[in-house]
Amino acid sequence: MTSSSSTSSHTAPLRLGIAGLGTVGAGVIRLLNTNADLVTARAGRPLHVTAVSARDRTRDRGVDLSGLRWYENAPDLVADPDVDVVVELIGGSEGTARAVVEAALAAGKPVVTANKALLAIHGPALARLSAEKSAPLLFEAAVAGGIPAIKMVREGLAADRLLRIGGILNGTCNYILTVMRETGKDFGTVLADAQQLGYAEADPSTDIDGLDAAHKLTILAGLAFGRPVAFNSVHVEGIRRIGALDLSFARTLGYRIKLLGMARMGETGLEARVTPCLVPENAPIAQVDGVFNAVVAEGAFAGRLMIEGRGAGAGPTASAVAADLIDIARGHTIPVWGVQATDTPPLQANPVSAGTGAFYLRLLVEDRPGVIADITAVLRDCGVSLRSMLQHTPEQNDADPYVPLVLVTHQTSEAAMQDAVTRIDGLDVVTDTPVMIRIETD
Ligand SMILES: NC(=O)C1=CN([C@@H]2O[C@H](COP(=O)(O)OP(=O)(O)OC[C@H]3O[C@@H](n4cnc5c(N)ncnc54)[C@H](O)[C@@H]3O)[C@@H](O)[C@H]2O)C=CC1
Ligand SMILES: N[C@@H](CC=O)C(=O)O
Ligand code: NA
Repeated sequence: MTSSSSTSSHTAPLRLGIAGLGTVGAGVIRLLNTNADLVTARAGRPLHVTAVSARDRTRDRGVDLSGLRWYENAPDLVADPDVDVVVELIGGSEGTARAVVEAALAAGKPVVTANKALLAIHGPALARLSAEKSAPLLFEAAVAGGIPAIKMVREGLAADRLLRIGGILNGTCNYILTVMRETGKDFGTVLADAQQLGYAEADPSTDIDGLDAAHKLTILAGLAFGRPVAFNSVHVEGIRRIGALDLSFARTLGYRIKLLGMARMGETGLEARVTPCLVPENAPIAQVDGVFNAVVAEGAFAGRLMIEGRGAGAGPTASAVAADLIDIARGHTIPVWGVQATDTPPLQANPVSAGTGAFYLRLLVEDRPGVIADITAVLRDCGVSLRSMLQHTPEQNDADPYVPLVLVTHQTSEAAMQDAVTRIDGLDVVTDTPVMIRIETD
């Protein structure tokens, strides 16, 4: 190859096929149009969208699709000779999204995706395919939207042994908890706002039941610990049962409630869970509100660090997708786990009952003598030590036959706590299943 042909192939456009033109797909096209000069300069060559696919050809997405090849069947876009890189922005761990990514990697074409569900569940197989075919697979947008979380873990902390990774990983849940706390609006209204703003997944139960955060934690933990983590071993709880009452009690106790995904590698193995947590109101992570996410890492040498930014929405997510495309154009790509794929089976997280912690327990109990004695007797029998107790909220209605009661424990084993909750739930004086929330102190 002569030097002039080498130069011209380098400056030839990188041609993109985008499957999925929703919040993120349309956002990527908008960003590539708006920032065309800047992106070309940084990528060393122009990035041109040549082909697209989505469900509804007639929908107005606010971006110009004229001149682009349209595919009714997204996987067909992969074989288009004018597509060098496939961008998968459909979503979902199975079906068309998976078919598009597998077909592209099998054809040796680089893939950029924002699809955390796909990576959390099929990451090991896709990483193997990517390595076998020397086809890069990049997914910065899949974790914490616009925050360069993948780059931080896989590149910025490449030299360190990570002990802990996680944070606030779902923008929809953080938005809901923040707006409920600040305005007292009900859960359903705030969720509808989050959907309207383009934050929520196609099926928002994926967000509010904690699965989306668990997908992201699975990916992050795999990168942090250098090998894939089994998604099904991650303990997952969502925010459906957190009420205005809990947000108010948390405030009284000096905490805020956040949905945290946290993975720790200790002497006994991997701990990985997504759960609502009480965090001290002056902790840095407690200040991360609205659609903002925060990714916290702790390295043996680097110590603790936290990066914060918008975890969802068209602009931030498109920014992460386009950054991956620039990396591909520059030839700057690395293997999925930061090391070459191996056949090591995925890491299994320990059962959550093996852990310890301090807990907030909110009950609705009959307002009569002896109730507190019954409940504290259960805690005593289960070996759970009580730190404090709260009874009335400012919103308490005295006519209500049931009153809220909040118990805060000292450090205890999770197994003992689960036993205590089951027994307390069985008491006649307790109505409604107790709400148990872990207390994070650092
Ligand atoms: N919305 C957000 O803030 C973020 C989304 N993501 C991820 O980005 C991906 C896309 O998300 P959104 O843009 O929010 O979704 P969306 O629901 O707004 O858009 C999905 C697009 O895929 C198209 N599509 C669906 N089924 C298809 C099929 N069988 N063939 C061709 N096209 C099909 C739809 O027509 C639509 O254009 C998902 O994996 C999501 O988890 C990641 C980070 C943030
Ligand atoms: N639904 C997700 C979107 C980004 O990953 C979220 O709310 O965080
Ligand atoms: Na990101």
